[in-house]
Amino acid sequence: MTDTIEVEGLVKRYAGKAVVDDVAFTVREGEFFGLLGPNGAGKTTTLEMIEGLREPDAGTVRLLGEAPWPRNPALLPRIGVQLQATAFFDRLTAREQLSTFGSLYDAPASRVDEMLELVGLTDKADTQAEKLSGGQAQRLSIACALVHDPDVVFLDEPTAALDPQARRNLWDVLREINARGKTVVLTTHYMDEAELLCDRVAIIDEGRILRMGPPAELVRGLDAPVRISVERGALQLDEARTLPGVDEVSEDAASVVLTSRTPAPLLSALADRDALAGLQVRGATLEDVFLDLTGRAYRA
Ligand SMILES: Nc1ncnc2c1ncn2[C@@H]1O[C@H](COP(=O)(O)OP(=O)(O)OP(=O)(O)O)[C@@H](O)[C@H]1O
Repeated sequence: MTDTIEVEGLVKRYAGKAVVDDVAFTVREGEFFGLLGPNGAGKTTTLEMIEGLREPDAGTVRLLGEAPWPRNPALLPRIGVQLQATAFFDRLTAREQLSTFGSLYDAPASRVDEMLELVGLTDKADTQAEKLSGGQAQRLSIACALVHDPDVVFLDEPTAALDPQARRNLWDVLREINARGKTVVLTTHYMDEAELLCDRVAIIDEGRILRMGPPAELVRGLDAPVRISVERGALQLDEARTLPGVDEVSEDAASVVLTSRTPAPLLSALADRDALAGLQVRGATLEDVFLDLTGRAYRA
């Protein structure tokens, strides 16, 4: 696979302070890549330097083999950009917004209906943009970023401020976009979202990339224990402590909780005792990775 984005030694300073501090990564063609970090970590600034919207103070960016800064018109038809604050044209319907964006790039008219369908807005085609719900407006702005059929799509916190159901709907749309072969770069402060969607994530904090890799690999690298819980009463505490692979045993009102770094023999022993009622198994998450890297709990 070829590299769609190459970033090296990227720096942006405001008032002498580096808000993006020596950032380097590559994104491969067709990859779903996430920049993950708390508010103010430098995600948007990094993204905008890659998109050619802000000038870096140092470092290099290659996007589809070209330099995005100074403004590079050759890149515009090949990239789709969804900014954090969405602006639509006044009083145009969803369909009209899309055809207006599409006409800037000579996109065929058939793309408009195709994009409405992709983001699930076919039945809102004739609704004015300002009358759409938050989630529908986000989906329309993603459709606008895609209407000219770009190779790379940049999405800046597309699910911020959406309710849980709208976020899930949007995740399906984002997966579908990537499945159609687009390279997707997403910023998010939601750990679960990054874990679910991204092939690889860069965890960024105070302008620096702390760790990068596939979410599952980052989590596995932690060597954190697995928490296994079963219904209270399924197992006596004394017996639980004797099971193979158990590190700790505790109990709350509803469950017996066992932690283990070698869960396979423990699960098998629970099965032998017919003590699997209400079974839940929880591994570490990216939040634990963040805690491990920074020493502080993750607050989006
Ligand atoms: N034009 C600017 N002038 C001065 N400071 C800025 C400017 N743009 C961003 N910053 C600062 O740079 C830091 C990084 O901002 P950035 O928007 O890149 O963070 P982020 O990770 O995208 O956060 P969020 O999730 O809140 O958008 C913040 O401290 C912000 O206040």
